[in-house]
Amino acid sequence: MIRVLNLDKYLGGDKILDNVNVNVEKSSIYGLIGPNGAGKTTLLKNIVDIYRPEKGEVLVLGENIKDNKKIKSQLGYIADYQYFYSNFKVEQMVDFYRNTYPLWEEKKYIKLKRIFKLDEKKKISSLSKGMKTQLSLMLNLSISPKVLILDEPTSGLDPVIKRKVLDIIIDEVSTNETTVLISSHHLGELERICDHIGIIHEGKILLEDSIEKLKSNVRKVQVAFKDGIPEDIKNNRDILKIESRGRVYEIIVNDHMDEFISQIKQYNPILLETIDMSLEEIFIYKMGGVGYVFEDITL
Ligand SMILES: Nc1ncnc2c1ncn2[C@@H]1O[C@H](COP(=O)(O)OP(=O)(O)OP(=O)(O)O)[C@@H](O)[C@H]1O
Repeated sequence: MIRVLNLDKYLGGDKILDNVNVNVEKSSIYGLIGPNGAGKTTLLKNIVDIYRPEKGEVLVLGENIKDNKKIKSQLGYIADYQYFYSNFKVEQMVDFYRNTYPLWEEKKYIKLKRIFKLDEKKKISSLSKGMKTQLSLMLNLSISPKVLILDEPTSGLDPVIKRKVLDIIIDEVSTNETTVLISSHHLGELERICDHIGIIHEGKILLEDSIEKLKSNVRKVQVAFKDGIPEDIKNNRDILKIESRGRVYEIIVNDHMDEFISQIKQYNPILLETIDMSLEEIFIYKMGGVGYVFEDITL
């Protein structure tokens, strides 16, 4: 449904995206995560044809997005910052979308209006940041998008609206088979709604996987041995991090979990427990694995 193929993008003379490949399946919710400045917004702007790649291409609903009006009419995009005609009132902006998008659904708009409670008579310039995001969500959901691209859609929303928005996105996927690509730093939210995750770092896709697989591959193991930890366990190449508290070792393992557990069992551990990790923890350890670490600093 969304395919980014071998894409390079330069901005201000710098290579911002480097041979990026992304694959988002139909009716799935794909979370794009990465550190500040990794290239998330740049990638999303390439997908919606605001930016043109120097190399590679973007296919949406099976077609190249470049100048493709038909596909764009089925594409909803919530940008990181909302740019509207500031002199417009909310109702004028709604009219603009109503008359521009052939798949506009009035019933859906009325339903969303009840949820978001925006005053249609208000000038857009007088709306708060969160209210502008709400307006953008309302407009882009009312066009019955087949594909929805969301760039940090919940930043600036209050907790009640935030939860509502996430529920609406899930509902959109299950009732309309919408394909969703969402970039966010709120990994707890993504963990709740996404089925796939892509990590981008310094303009390159580091990994792309289902949350289920990611969570079963990267796990925490607590282990203790009577006579200290054997060397070949300590040196296992799949270990992302190892820490000890007395005799108990806490080990973050990146892959080949079953083999690692069998290896541990050969040494008759006195404690062996595997613990699930949150997406946020997984992200931090994965980023540590590619050298993106923070120092402990006391100010
Ligand atoms: N118009 C521009 N001209 C030059 N460089 C740019 C421009 N826009 C973005 N960049 C650079 O491209 C890189 C990626 O920026 P981008 O906004 O895509 O990152 P991001 O992953 O969305 O970051 P964040 O999580 O902080 O929003 C950054 O180094 C940024 O400085």
